[in-house]
Amino acid sequence: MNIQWYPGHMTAARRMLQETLPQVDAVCEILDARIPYASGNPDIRSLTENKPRLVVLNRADLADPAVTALWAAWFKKNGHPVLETDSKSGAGVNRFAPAVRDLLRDKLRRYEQRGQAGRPLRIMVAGIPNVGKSSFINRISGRKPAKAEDRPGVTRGRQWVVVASGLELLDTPGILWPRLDSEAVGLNLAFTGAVKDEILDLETLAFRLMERLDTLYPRLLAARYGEGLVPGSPGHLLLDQAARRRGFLVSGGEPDLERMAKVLLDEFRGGVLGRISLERPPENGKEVAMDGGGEPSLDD
Ligand SMILES: Nc1nc2c(ncn2[C@@H]2O[C@H](COP(=O)(O)OP(=O)(O)OP(=O)(O)O)[C@@H](O)[C@H]2O)c(=O)[nH]1
Repeated sequence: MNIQWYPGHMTAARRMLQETLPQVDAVCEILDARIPYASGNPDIRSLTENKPRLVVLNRADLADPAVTALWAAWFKKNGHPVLETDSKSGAGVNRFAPAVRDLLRDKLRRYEQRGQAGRPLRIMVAGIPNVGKSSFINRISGRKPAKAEDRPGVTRGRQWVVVASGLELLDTPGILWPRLDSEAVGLNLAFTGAVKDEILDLETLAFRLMERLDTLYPRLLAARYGEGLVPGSPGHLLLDQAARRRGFLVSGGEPDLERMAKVLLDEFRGGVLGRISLERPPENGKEVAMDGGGEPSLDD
C-alpha cells in the first residue's frame, strides 16, 4: 500500500513554525484519540523544544473510553497535561483554559509581579490535517465555523483567535505533517480518514480494517455485521461475508465488495460500529481484543 503525503510542504511548514514559536507561550497538540501515536507529528518534540506542551485527545467520542484513559495516564506520566475532547459537540473543551493557566502558572505569576496581569497567554494549536483543530478552536472561542469539513489537507491561512478567557490561540491549519514511519501507522491514518481516500485502494484498506477490527473488537464487528463472520478469516473473506450479510450483491449473486468497503469505512469513521481505538500506549504490550471478545481482556 502506497500512502503519500506532501513532502514539499514540510520545509515551508517547518519554517513557519520556527518563525512563529517565539510568539507563543505553549503548544497544544491535537491528536485523534483513536490513534494518538499515528496522529502525532513525529518532529513536534524537537520543533517545539523549551515550550510547555499540552495534549488534546480529540474525537474522544469515537474512541474506546477505557483505552483513552490509558493514553491520558501515559501522557501525564510523560509530563504532559491531557484533555479528552469531542470538538463536534464541545464536550471537554471547557477544561482547556484552566489547564493552560495551570500549565503556565509560573509565567502568570511573573506577569503579575511585573504588573502585567492582563497579558494574554498565547497558545499555538497544532496538529496534522483534519484532526479537528478548527472545530476545537471554534468551540473554545465561539468563533463561527470558517471551515470544518471532512477533507484532509484543506489549508487555510494561520490566524490568531482571541478567546474570552485571557487566551489567544494560533490556528495553524494543516501544517503539521503526519508520521509515516511504518505501514501500520499509514494504515491507521487512512482508516480514520486522515489521508485522502483518492490515493488509496479502498477495498485493500477495508480488508485491512476488517482484520484490525476482528483482532481488536470482534464483538462490535459481529454485532454490526452478523454472527456469520468467521473470526480469524483473512480480511477479504470478512468483507465478503459482511457484504453477503448486508445483501450487497452484484448481478450473478457475487458480493459487492466495493460497496461494502465504502460502507465499512464510513461506519467506522462515523462511530456507527461503536467506540473504537486502534492504538494503545506503548507499555501495554501485545495486542488483545479490546471489547472482551477474546483472551486476555484489557486489564491483563
Ligand atoms: N466525531 C467528531 N468529529 C470531529 C471532532 N472534531 C472534529 N470533527 C470533525 O472532523 C472533521 C475535520 O475537522 P476540522 O476542524 O476541519 O479539522 P482541521 O484539523 O482544522 O483540518 P485541516 O484544516 O485540514 O487541518 C470535521 O468534519 C469535524 O466536524 C470530534 O471531536 N468528534
